[in-house]
Amino acid sequence: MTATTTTAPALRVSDAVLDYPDGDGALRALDEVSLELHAGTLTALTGPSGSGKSSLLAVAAGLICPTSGSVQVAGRELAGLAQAQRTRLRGTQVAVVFQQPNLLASLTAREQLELTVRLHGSTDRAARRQARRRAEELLDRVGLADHAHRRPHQLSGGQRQRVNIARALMGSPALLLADEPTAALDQERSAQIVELLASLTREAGTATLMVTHDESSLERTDAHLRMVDGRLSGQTR
Ligand SMILES: Nc1ncnc2c1ncn2[C@@H]1O[C@H](COP(=O)(O)OP(=O)(O)OP(=O)(O)O)[C@@H](O)[C@H]1O
Repeated sequence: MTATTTTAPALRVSDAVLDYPDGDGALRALDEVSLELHAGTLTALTGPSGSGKSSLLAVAAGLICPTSGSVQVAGRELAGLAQAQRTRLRGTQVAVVFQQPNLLASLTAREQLELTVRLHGSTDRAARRQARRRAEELLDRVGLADHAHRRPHQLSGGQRQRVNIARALMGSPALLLADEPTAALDQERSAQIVELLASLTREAGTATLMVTHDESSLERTDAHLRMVDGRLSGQTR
């Protein structure tokens, strides 16, 4: 008999509905949304303004509970977790990258990465040494080995976004959510960042969901989901 092992998807959303209170009624931002994201795949999420893309990211990150339906991250049902457990799962399994890298002005690129480990409570010397090694490896991987000592104001917009992405991967998250990570960049820098996200996603075995308005980035992704009026349609390449 052959044993088969099945790995849970990094993200499984099933029939998620999200209603925001709106006057006396409700505004339906997500309407029966279902999707699965698997390790090592980069998925683009496109759609008109107000169609529900950021709402889906917030639900996937466990920042908002859907009105109904289910959200599982790395096989764990978010609704079944106590607040503290959900915060821990978010801290270890989910990373979010926004359009504007929210780097701390006073820290060097390497310190921005190292800080994530301390924020998760590891303060002993061995953990700090390991964090430094991982930070150096990741900065090298995103092409910034020579810029590790620079502070945000000494980096270009594209370089700051590279630091942001490297920082997001410090904890080897199962799920990386990127909300328009290239919107503040020109065409060439955008293409480089999407290329980097695609290769890091594969190397790190992370599942990445990237909101984008940039049609040219779609050719570098494994799948393309489109949101219209809170409903999802999509295809996998
Ligand atoms: N906190 C909120 N309270 C009430 N309604 C909200 C809230 N956040 C978003 N909405 C509404 O939910 C719908 C979906 O918004 P969402 O931000 O998810 O869209 P989006 O596709 O990310 O838009 P954009 O591309 O402009 O960022 C919109 O009609 C929006 O006005």
